[in-house]
Formats: sequence, C-alpha cells, structure tokens
Amino acid sequence: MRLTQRCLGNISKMLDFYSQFNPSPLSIKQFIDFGLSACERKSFIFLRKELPVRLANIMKEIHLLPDNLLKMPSVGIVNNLYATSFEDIMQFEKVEVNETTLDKFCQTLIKIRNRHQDIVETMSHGVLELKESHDVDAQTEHNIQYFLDRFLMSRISIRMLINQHTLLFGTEFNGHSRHVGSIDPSCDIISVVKDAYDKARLLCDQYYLASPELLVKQHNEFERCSEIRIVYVPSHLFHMLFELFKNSMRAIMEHYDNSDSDYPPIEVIVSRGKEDICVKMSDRGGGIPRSQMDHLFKYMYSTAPRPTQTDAHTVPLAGYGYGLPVSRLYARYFHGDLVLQSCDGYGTDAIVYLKALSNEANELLPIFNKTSSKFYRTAV
Ligand SMILES: CS(=O)(=O)N1CCC(Oc2ccc(-c3c(C(=O)NC[C@H]4CC[C@H](C(=O)O)CC4)noc3-c3cc(Cl)c(O)cc3O)cc2)CC1
Repeated sequence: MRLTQRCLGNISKMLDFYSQFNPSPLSIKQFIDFGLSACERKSFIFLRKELPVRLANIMKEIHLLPDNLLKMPSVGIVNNLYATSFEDIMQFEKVEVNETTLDKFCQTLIKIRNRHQDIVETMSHGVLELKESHDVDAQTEHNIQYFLDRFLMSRISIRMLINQHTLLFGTEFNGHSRHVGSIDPSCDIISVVKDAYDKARLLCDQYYLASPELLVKQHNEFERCSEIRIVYVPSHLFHMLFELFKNSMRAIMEHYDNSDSDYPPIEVIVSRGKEDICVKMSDRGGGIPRSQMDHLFKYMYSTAPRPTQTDAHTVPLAGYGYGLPVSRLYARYFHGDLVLQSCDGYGTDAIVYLKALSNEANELLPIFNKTSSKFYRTAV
C-alpha cells in the first residue's frame, strides 16, 4: 500500500524531529538488569521514543542513497515498510499509559517484527536489481557497503529491542525459563557450537552425502577447569557459528571432492581470557588467496545471482550472499568481532571475539549525523 502524500508530508516532519536524537546504546548488563526488574511501563516509555529514533536515523540514510539504488523496486519496498512501521510507533507518541495501550503496543511490535522479517533478502534483491540494470562503479559499491553495514546493524538493534519487550511482557515464551528475554545469563558456548555444527552438517550431508567431523575443546585461562559461559544472545552466536560451519564444510568438501570420505575434521577451540572470549574455527579446506579475502565480506560481490533453472540444485551452504557480512555485524553489535585468517593451499581460521564482561558488551549503533550524511553527499 503506497503512503498518501499527506502521510509522507507528516512523516518527514517527524523523521526530521526524531533523527535529531542519537540512538541510546544499551549494554547486555543493562538489558539483563532491566529485564530482571521487568517494568512494562518503563520499557514502553523508553521504546516509544528509542524505536522512532533508531528508525528515523536509518531512514534518513535510506533517503540519501544514490538515486539509481533508491529507484530500485525492492529498495522502494523497504523504504515503504520502514515508513509504515515508523507511523505505527508514532501512534503511541502521546497516548495515556494503561493496560490497553501496553497490550496494543506489544501487538504492534510483533506486527512490525513480522513485517520486517524478509528485509535483508529484499534489500539484497535491490542490490541485484541495481547490478542488473546499471554499471556499478567502485565508489557506488563502497557506498553501498557502508550503507548496508549500518542498515543491517540498525536492523539487528531494533529487533533486539522489540524481542526484549515482547519476550518479557508479551504472551510469547522464549522456551528457556532462565533466559531474560532473548539473553541467556549463562550461555554454554560449547553447546551452541555443537548445535550449529549439527545443523550445518545436516545441509552438508544432504548435498555432499558426507561431512567433516568436529573436534572441539576449551581453554579457560580466567577460571581454570571451569566451563566457559557468557551472558549473551544464543541466537546471535548460533547465527555466526552456523554460517562459519557452512563455509568450512563447503571449503573442505570442495577441496577433497574425490576423496573417499577421509575429510580433515573442523577444529574449534573456545578460550576465555580477562577481556575476551574467543571461538576459533579451523579447517583444512584449502584456504583462500589473500587477494580474494576481502570479497567474502562484500555485499555487492557476494550478492548471489538469481538461480537459473539449471541452478535448481544450488549449493545449500551458500545463501543469497549476506551470511558472512551479517555474521560479522552480529559479532560487532555487542563490541566483539569476526576475523578470518586464511592460508592459501592449506585452510582457514575464523575467529569470533566476544566481550567476556556484560558491562563492556555495549550495543554498537550507527548514528545519522553530518559525518555520515557527508559520506553520502560525496557519493557520485
Ligand atoms: C558472502 S556470504 O557470506 O554469503 N558467503 C561467503 C562464503 C561463500 O562461500 C565460501 C565458502 C568457503 C570458502 C573458502 C575457500 C574456498 O572456496 N577456496 C577455494 C577458492 C579459493 C579462491 C579461488 C580463487 O578465486 O582464486 C577459487 C577457489 N577456502 O576457504 C574458505 C573459507 C571461507 C570462510 Cl568465510 C570460512 O569461514 C571458512 C573457509 O574455509 C569460500 C567461499 C558463500 C557466500
């Protein structure tokens, strides 16, 4: 449904207003502390301002995109979805806080989350539409990389706020009584590693009829002989590890494509130091030359072309091309990182760095300001 001109006029004034504010980053500790005190009114009061601020900040950047990208049908769809969701939240700007508005707010958040479910794929279609209709120069590609990193990080942060509120105060149950919203205060990293391996192995067995084994160990320098646990969002950690396992398995199976199933195992070590928890995944999948490494994180390079009929059996281990860059955003979202070290001809190490202390695990949020908008204005 296209927004009427009147709506768009009204929204742009509100967008200007809310985009003046910087998003307020929260740490995992703040999410936990707030979740344990669990006051729905306070959460509502915070979110009815913070969500419009985060939506407006990224919508202003969408409007600064190069015209030829902004005109792509799929980018138009994304723009309208954000405008509709911004309007939905605006309904609560000045309402009286009571049971009815709290219930309605929760339902609206669920509606928004569902509306935005496929945004990443829709945006990747927009990039593909641009690639298929225009020559994309290096500068435009760089601008798209900059924008998508910020756009997708903003989306991760908005979904985090929505999930915390709906899981804490809605009728949904997250399936784990000890969890605080989407956060596990005592996340067993090794079990997430094994879960991600099992799910990736399923896909690998389906396509290659075989899969490499997993060797996993841990080293806790901080609390000797204790299991390594972290206050973290298990679904974020799973997303990263699932992606990395798929890549390692694809490399190994393609590299040893004529062996009789004596594939080198994937080795994972989980370590805990004073500041960081690391999950290092090492494979002997033949590695990648340094000249090709940067491409792996590029949205433009990796945006998978639409599968043709003959590609009906596309490799299930490769998505629509945003798996690795989005996984790095999940790692960076709470001030961690995801780094690749490959040895051409031998294999690849992927390291996920996580903040060991929840008070240091602060949201990393894109801020729309003169610097970021200048970046777009210099775009050709
Ligand atoms: C954008 S995305 O996230 O959607 N996604 C990124 C991932 C991509 O799939 C993959 C998967 C594996 C590999 C790969 C190779 C490999 O393939 N070598 C052989 C070629 C080396 C260059 C050579 C050349 O071109 O010179 C032509 C052969 N070797 O090591 C890895 C590897 C990569 C990651 Cl990231 C890892 O974590 C572990 C790994 O072992 C590459 C690409 C789908 C798309």
